[in-house]
Amino acid sequence: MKVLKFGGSSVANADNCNRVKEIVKKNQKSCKQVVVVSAFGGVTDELERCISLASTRNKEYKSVLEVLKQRHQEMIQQLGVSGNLNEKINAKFEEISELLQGIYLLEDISEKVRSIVMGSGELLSSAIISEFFNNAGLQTAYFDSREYIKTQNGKGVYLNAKQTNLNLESIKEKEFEVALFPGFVASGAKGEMTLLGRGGSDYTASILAAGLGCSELEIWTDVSGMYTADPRFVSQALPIERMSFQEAIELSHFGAKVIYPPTLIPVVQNQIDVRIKNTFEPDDEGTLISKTPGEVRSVVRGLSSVNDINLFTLSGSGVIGISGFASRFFTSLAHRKINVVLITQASSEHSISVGIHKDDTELAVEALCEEFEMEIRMNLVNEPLIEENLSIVAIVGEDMGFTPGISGKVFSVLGKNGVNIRAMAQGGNEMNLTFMVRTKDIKKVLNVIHEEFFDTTYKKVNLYIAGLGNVGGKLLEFIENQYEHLLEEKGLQLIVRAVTNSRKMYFAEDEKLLENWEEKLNKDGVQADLQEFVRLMDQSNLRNRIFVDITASDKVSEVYEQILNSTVAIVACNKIAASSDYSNYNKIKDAAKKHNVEFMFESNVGAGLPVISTINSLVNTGDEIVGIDAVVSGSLNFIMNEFNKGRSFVEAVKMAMEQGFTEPDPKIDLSGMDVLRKLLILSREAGYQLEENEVEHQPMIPESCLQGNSADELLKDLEANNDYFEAWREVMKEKNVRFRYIASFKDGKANVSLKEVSPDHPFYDIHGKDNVISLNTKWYDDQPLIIKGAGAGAEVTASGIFGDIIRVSRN
Ligand SMILES: NC(=O)C1=CN([C@@H]2O[C@H](COP(=O)(O)OP(=O)(O)OC[C@H]3O[C@@H](n4cnc5c(N)ncnc54)[C@H](O)[C@@H]3O)[C@@H](O)[C@H]2O)C=CC1
Ligand SMILES: N[C@@H](CC=O)C(=O)O
Repeated sequence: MKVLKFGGSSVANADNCNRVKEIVKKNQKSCKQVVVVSAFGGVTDELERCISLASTRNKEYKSVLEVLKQRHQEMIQQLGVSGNLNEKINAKFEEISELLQGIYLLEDISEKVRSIVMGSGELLSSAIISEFFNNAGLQTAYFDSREYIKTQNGKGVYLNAKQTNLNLESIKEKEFEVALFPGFVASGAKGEMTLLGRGGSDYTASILAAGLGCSELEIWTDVSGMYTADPRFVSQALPIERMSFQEAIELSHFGAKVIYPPTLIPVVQNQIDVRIKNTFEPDDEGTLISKTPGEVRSVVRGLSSVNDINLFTLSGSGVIGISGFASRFFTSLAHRKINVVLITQASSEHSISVGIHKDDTELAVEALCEEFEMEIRMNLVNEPLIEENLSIVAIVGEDMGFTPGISGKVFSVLGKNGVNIRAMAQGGNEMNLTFMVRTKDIKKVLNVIHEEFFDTTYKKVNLYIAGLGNVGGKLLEFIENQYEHLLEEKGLQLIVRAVTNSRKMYFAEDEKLLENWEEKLNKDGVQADLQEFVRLMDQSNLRNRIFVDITASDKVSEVYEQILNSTVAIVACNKIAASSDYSNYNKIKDAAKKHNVEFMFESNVGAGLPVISTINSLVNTGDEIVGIDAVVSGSLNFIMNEFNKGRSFVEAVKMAMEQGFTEPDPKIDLSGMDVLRKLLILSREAGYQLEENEVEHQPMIPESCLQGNSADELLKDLEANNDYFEAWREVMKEKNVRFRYIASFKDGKANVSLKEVSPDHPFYDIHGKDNVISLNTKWYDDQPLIIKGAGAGAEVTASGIFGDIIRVSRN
């Protein structure tokens, strides 16, 4: 014999009742079934509304009740079970109507009357469904739960298990295919009707399963089992295949609504397996709750959360080391029947904090102020401090016990995402880690923890991109091309949330891949406003956010600190921040460190080449960079190579511009400023506090060519100075040398200038737009460590940025 319980959604209408009938029929031949039904979906809420309206002398209760009556009559018709049911239904509604009339007149209601009205939904639905089953060829016997399930002292949730089990004995011998019981309702010692608490139909079912000696209890609902997290918050949540009784208890207490917590008491005592099934997807496996959880994929079984919790803190010198303080604290709350959901006390014992449902706030303040009235008056204890709008999150898993690193992971990922933990507690059995966070962070919290612990899910990373030119456009193309690969192979979903250039900005509405960004930006974008962009990014409060700076704008680099302070990571190919004043460079790095988010700028030097990461790795492992020699301008190298092939200097510059090797303002390259910035960045990463004014710097071209305000003016000036550049050709030929614009750093001295290199110099043969970075270090002292390869161009730069994005995403 097994028990099947169908909730309100499973019997909300005639179609659903037909599904229920099919499910029951499927077992018809194999075993006797005990079926427990809830009221038709939404009926109990409406009955409660009637009570509330009537007790405030609002006659609208009559029309609400009338609608309920019609709904039941229609159900009878649709299920084709008229008979004498109509009379029964009318009589029941007549009784409810009279009771409500009494409530209306008295403006008051007794517990007994409330139970009769509220429990009517189950009595009505069970009577109709019992008839419906019989008509469908299921030999159904109707049992009124009130005659069997007994509660103590009129309090619904306190079961008189002994009497109940005794009453149920008689049913074991009865002949039936289906025994049908209304859920939720029971009776007290004097036979008065009582209720088993909201959600109590689950409890009815487990009481019956235990009392009738059933082997299994099935809870049929509208979801395919208990999920790893609330799917309304966590779209990647999945049904949990198996869990232990203890895990189910912990999860259901902390908000997992699929099962009503007291339900588990009788089944745990009697070791009855519980399966949560979906009425609308009956073939889904659902969740099996049993003594042992079986094979597990993750140490964490599930997450749950409860909102509307306030944190109460009582502190003061009078709290320290005073025995009996905690007892008075909790007794005073208990006397007012206030449920404490979380307790924490630091070892200093200076304060004690508890989480309490917000509806109990007033009562709790009253209780504590009354209990500690004298201590508060004598300033030994402060008035209770209340922090509102908090939520409790519980991470549950039996295997969490004695597994190091769980809390480390949780707190680290929350810190990275800017979530402050207000209070925390861990049960002694270590299977439940509970903490309080701001309710506004709850979605983010559940998602980041879910991504951290469930390997069946993928990590969502939210990108905000500034700069959509040559390099930015390429990066977006790469992200689109790699989207599926990263999702499937690396478990990473890169979501472009917003893009901006200097004219327009566009915020995407969904989480899908951003396609046709140019069209969307032009059509639906609004005027660009950097502060607004940053504000909306902050306000989104999404997890795993990265701001990507692909501009050459100082305005953008000025907002880095603000961005990092809101715990958004930064990936930049814009070199301005890292090469600005040393104090600013340091301030930005400190902000990143403080908020535990990354600031990465590998593409600042050598585009996609691993230059900064190599220096970092040498320094971190104890090496010392003693000298740097580098050709780090892809554009200048390209220009000199084209010039050497016989092109005029201005032609070579034009080509470099057309191919996207130069900065948005090519004077930045030709003045040597771009190389100077790169040398500053390299030496700083190597551990030196170098400032711009400490770098000896000779522009590559005459100062007179750098005075114009546009690229066109620059080209005109270069044309006009053609003879100057042609003279280089003569010198190079005569001396058998090449000119390279070289950055060097040694013994604290930094220099960027055009130098002659002979054929035996390692910088003589540098092709196209290549960069060469030669590092002399304590360990690489005979031969320098050399990094060489393409150092400019949209593709390689975008790949460098992309690499940083992936590194940040996987941290
Ligand atoms: N081209 C290359 O080979 C390399 C470039 N870089 C860096 O990449 C960055 C971009 O270079 P390109 O794409 O070639 O330049 P670009 O001129 O093609 O694109 C710059 C983009 O930034 C946008 N922008 C400028 N100011 C802005 C603001 N205040 N707010 C929002 N957007 C703004 C512009 O509208 C444009 O979309 C530069 O910082 C450059 O130093 C770094 C390594 C190599
Ligand atoms: N303009 C730069 C591009 C990369 O930083 C260069 O020429 O190297």
